[in-house]
Amino acid sequence: AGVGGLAACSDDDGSGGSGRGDGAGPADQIVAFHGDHQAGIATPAQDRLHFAAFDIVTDTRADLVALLREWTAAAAAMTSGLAVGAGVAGRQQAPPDDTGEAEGLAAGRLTLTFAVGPSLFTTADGVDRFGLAGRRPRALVDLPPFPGEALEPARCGGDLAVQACSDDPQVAVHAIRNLARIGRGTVAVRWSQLGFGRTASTSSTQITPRNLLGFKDGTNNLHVEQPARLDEHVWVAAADDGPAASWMVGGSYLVARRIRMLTEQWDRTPLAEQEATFGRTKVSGAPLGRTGEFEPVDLARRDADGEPVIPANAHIRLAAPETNGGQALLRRGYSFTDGSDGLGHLDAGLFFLAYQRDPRTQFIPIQRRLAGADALNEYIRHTGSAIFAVPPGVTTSAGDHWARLLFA
Ligand SMILES: C=CC1=C(C)c2cc3[nH]c(cc4nc(cc5[nH]c(cc1n2)c(C)c5CCC(=O)O)C(CCC(=O)O)=C4C)c(C)c3C=C
Ligand SMILES: [Fe+2]
Repeated sequence: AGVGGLAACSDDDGSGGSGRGDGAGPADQIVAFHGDHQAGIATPAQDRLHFAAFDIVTDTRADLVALLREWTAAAAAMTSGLAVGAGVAGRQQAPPDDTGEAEGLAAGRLTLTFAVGPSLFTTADGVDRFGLAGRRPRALVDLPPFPGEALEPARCGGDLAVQACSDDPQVAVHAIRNLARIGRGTVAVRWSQLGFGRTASTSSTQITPRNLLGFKDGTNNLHVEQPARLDEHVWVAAADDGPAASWMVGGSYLVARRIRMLTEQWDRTPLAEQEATFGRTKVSGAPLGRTGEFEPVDLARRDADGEPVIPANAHIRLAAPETNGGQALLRRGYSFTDGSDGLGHLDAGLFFLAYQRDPRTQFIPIQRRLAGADALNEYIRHTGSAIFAVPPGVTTSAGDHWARLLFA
């Protein structure tokens, strides 16, 4: 089966990749790299994440474009279960083309999703670094400050980003490591985040996972089986921005927030208060007052005392489309634990990733509402933040590469 998977993804796409022994795995281990949209967005969420944000360390536009070509070929190879370039074999006198730690491993539905940050277009002091300032989409705004956040600069921003998702953590880490290695001299890793478990379902075929507060997360998410809702809430359409940003049609916008959970406080909180915080039942995931996880949320419902069954400050009330002018997000986050904070507490939480068509009308107003009143705020701190434009997918046409239209 592994050989079959490899044959279907041979070097015809120009990736130049070589096989990883018999480890590429069956075809259902492989998510198509090419397409109208990048994979890793409307793809059933894989179990593991390695996300990396990069600073560009060159001033030369041609070097950057050359890297994007090289990265695209490497990404096409790795997502097909192939090694980069000639792999680990061959030339004894040179370092191998591939670092080798994914040798023999199946692709594990690896997806690599590429994105560009606001600082690619203009530096904080207004410098147009690569002649791209006029092509910055209006929707790619700098995120405003939100009340209560405790952002650490070393976990914020980035000129470029790559989201690697796979069911195998080693495959995801291998992919980011190889891209960083290839980019040496042109880019440097600014920050990266590992995620060990998905906190969202993005397909109706998936069981809803639990976040580190023990609640089912992703019940009311957008799903890959809802193309009309994805068109409405996730994919950038031709009329969304001016001609200068036409390179984004078919793309999306990504907001990443590293959100630490104050688990010690949470673990001392009574169950009824935990459930009131979210507006859902802990075990079943059902909205309060209901029994089934997927029963509709009725925000208008009141109890015998006339009190709202879903409290006024419950997370799902404040985040719901009904409260936010019909706006929704495709959430694709992961749980993380990064050791301890040095004060005897775990540094653990949710690496929140949300895809959307326009952050000005989606993430920003929803987060403003949450930051102002969400009962969950007592138990969380936003410690990292970044926003990115995610270009459309790479086609199979010769010479296409990540963000080609931006540089055309
Ligand atoms: C700005 C957007 C959001 C942030 C930040 C956010 C943080 C966050 N959420 C949870 C856990 C849950 N969120 C749930 C629902 C939910 N959350 C958002 C948005 C943000 N969450 C939305 C849009 C929704 C859907 C609301 C709806 O339509 O009903 C839920 C309930 C289950 C579900 O539907 O997914 C949980 C649980 C945590 C722990 C967290 C920060 C750490
Ligand atoms: Fe949420």
